[in-house]
Parts: sequence; C-alpha cells; structure tokens
Amino acid sequence: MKAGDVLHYYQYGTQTTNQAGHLSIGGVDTLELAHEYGTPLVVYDVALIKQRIAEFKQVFEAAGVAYKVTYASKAFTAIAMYQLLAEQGVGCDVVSGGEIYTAQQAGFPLATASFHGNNKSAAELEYAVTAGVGTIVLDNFHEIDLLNDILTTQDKTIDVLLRISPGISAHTHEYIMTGQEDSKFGFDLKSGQATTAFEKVQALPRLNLRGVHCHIGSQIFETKGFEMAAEAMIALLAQWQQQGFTAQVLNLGGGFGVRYTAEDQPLAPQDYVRDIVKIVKNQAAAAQLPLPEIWIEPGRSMVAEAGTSLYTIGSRKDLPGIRHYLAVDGGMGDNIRPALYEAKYTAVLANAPEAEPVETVSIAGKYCESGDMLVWDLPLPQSKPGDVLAMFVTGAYGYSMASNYNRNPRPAVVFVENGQARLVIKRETYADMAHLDVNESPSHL
Ligand SMILES: Cc1ncc(COP(=O)(O)O)c(C=O)c1O
Ligand SMILES: N[C@@H](CCCC[NH3+])C(=O)O
Repeated sequence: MKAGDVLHYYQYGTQTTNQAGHLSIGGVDTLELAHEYGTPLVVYDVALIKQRIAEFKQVFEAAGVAYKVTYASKAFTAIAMYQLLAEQGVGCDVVSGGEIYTAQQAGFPLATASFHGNNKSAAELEYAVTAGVGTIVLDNFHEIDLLNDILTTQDKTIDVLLRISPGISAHTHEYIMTGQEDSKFGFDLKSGQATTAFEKVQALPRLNLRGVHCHIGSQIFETKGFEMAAEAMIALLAQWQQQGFTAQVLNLGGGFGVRYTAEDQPLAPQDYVRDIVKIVKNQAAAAQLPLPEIWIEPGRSMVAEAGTSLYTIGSRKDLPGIRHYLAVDGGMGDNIRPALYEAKYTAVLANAPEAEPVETVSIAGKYCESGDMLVWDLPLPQSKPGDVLAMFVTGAYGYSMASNYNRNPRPAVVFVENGQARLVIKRETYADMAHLDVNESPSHL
C-alpha cells in the first residue's frame, strides 16, 4: 500500500478527530480509553452496530417480505453483545454449547436462536433442547438420529432446517469458502444427500422441518454467488413441493464482505440483502412456490467495521533498505487473521490520525512467530514508543478467535456510544490463564 492509499478513518461509523487532534470513537477519545483500560483494547462503536441492524431490517421492511435477521455469534460474542442483539430485536446463530451458555447468561431469548455446526455433540444438542433454542440447523445424518433420540427422551418436538451444501464456489479465501461441493458442511445437493435427509426428517414427527439453510462463505464481494445459491435452493424446494412439502423458511446465511483496506470493494451491506430479496422473490414466483420467510445470518458485516483495536507501540527494528519493524503489545493472540488468511488491515496513530505519513513501517506483534505480523507496509507518521496505534475493522473474528498463545492475556473489550465507554469484557489476568492448571507439586520437587 502506498502513502496515498491510506483509508481515511472517518469512513467508519462515528470515528472522527476530536478537538485534541485524537481519534475519537462514539464520542470518546481513544487515548483516554487506552489510558483507562490499557492496551491491547478492542473498542466497539455501538451506534454503527445498531445502524447495520437497522439497515438490514429496513431492506426487508421496504420489500414487504417476511424475514428474520440473525447475527452469527462467532464473529464476536459476549454477554453484552447478546444483550445488544436482544434489545435490537435480532436473532442469533450459535455454534457451540459455549455460545448457548453465554446467550443464556445474557438473558437472550433463545427461541430466536439457530444452532449450527457440523459435529454438534449429543451433550450440546441436549443442552440446546433443554435451554429452548428455537431452531436446530441439521448438518448430517448422525445428528438427525442424535436429535431425534434426545427429543424422544424429553418428549419434545423442535423446529429444524436442513443445511444444504449447494456446490457453489464463492470468490473468497479458500479457507473461508463453505458452499463448494467438497466441503465438510451440510448435506450435499448434487449426490442426492439433501433429498435423502429430507425424506428421513419427514418421517420423524419430532423434527418439524421448516425449510433449508445454506451459507456459501465469508467476505464475499458480489451477489452472483448468492444468486446461484438461491436458485439451487428454490429448485430444491420446488422439487420437495412435488413431494407435498411447503417450505416456510429459506436461510441464505451470511458472508457479506466488508472493506478492510482500500483494495476491498464490497457492496454496502444492505445492498447484498436487497439483491437477495429480489432474487428470491423472482425465483420463487418463477417456480410457483409460496415465498418463504427469508433469513440472513450476517456476522462480519454487522460488527467488523464497528471494531477498532488499540495497541501501544514498543520496540522498533530498522533494516535499512529492507524494512522498518514497529512492534506492538498485541498480535496474533488477539487477531489471528493476518497470519491465518493473509488478511490486510490499515491503522493510524491515535494521537495524530490525520498526520501525513513520513515512512512505511510493518507492524509486528509480540508473539514468538515470524508470521505474527499485523500489517505489512503501512504508511505512518513519525511514531515513538508509547504511542497508541489504532487498527481498523477488527470487530469480526478478532477477539472471537483470540488465544493465550505464549500465555499472553486476551485483551479487554469496551463498547462506546454517546460519549460513554462501558467495559464489556475484562482484560484476562495471568491468574485467569493459570486457573485451570492443576497445581499438584510432586513430592520430589
Ligand atoms: C453458517 C454460517 N452462518 C453465518 C456465518 C457468518 O458469516 P459472515 O461473518 O461472513 O457474515 C458463517 C461464517 O462464515 C457461517 O458459517
Ligand atoms: N473466521 C473467518 C471467517 C470464517 C467464518 C466462519 N464460518 C474470518 O476471520 O474471516
């Protein structure tokens, strides 16, 4: 990236430069946040999350179709996040007992949640049924039997969707594609697994089949993939209608791309949805199918741009003619995406977000891996140890994929809105990290 290519930060939500010349988010000075809560710190712009939710809903409302917006918890979750979702009237998708537990602790209405996963355990399914999760998205034959046994024992019924793998290769990183034929997720369409699953579920009265789900991948920039997926799903539902089944729900997943750097050219989040609604309406009409409820499951597009990570700059290594490394107090432990997907980000100095860059530096993390780099070739003004670096668009799959590698604590997380900051996840302590260790000193020590 060249100096002129730096994305201007105020393109995201409430970010602005305040009177002190510092980066402010949600009306709160980021230097004050770093001072009060320490770094690394993940800051969420709550107004931007609310705006995204409102935009998604508005598209459906304007189209006059039945819908459900469910947030993919895996992008970022915490008790406060589930509470925000509940307050904003959106559902969620959960993929583990841990996510169900957190939602439950938050008082989230689990009836609006869908449970996903390619290998849900019997214990997790039992927990979901007992806790009142509304919909189970069935992924494989093994799970159909497990769930049916649990429902029989508890004498219950539950709504289910069938996750279909539509055989579509979305244009994104290979590791985050999910809809292609060779995928671990869902019932394969081409080989007929989907219809075999449909027939099996129809024969089990405790499983109330409401429709189908598919998710073609993540960080997708065009609507063609969604169009192909919708076409495949409608064709399947039309076939099942011949067998006497009318689908009530068509869940087309998430995957709407966001702009991490100037290289990314996504649509506006609501434009993906507008296209999806149009496509589904047209195709359902063409197939003479009653229009099912359209469900979407955005994760990244709901929270990525709302998140900014603050780091403190520490050491520097200059290799003349090769590279200038600037190291910060976080890295792959709080954001694995650059190391895992070669994901690109941009950043500014929080104390001088609009200052002209004077050099190109590479931002290194503090973990014992050469691949622990956060940003390569970032144009930056002159900085010094102790300065705060603000890295943008870290709200999705950053904290949620965080680890304790090297026994570094995971960062704290704050929500900011209307000039107020609220701690929503405490910084992990050394003791937190050691508390699961069994400390039985052997007698010979
Ligand atoms: C089943 C399912 N739904 C929704 C999502 C959310 O995707 P994204 O964060 O790209 O919107 C994912 C993750 O890719 C997923 O696997
Ligand atoms: N974790 C991935 C996306 C995978 C989404 C889960 N299906 C990312 O950071 O981009």
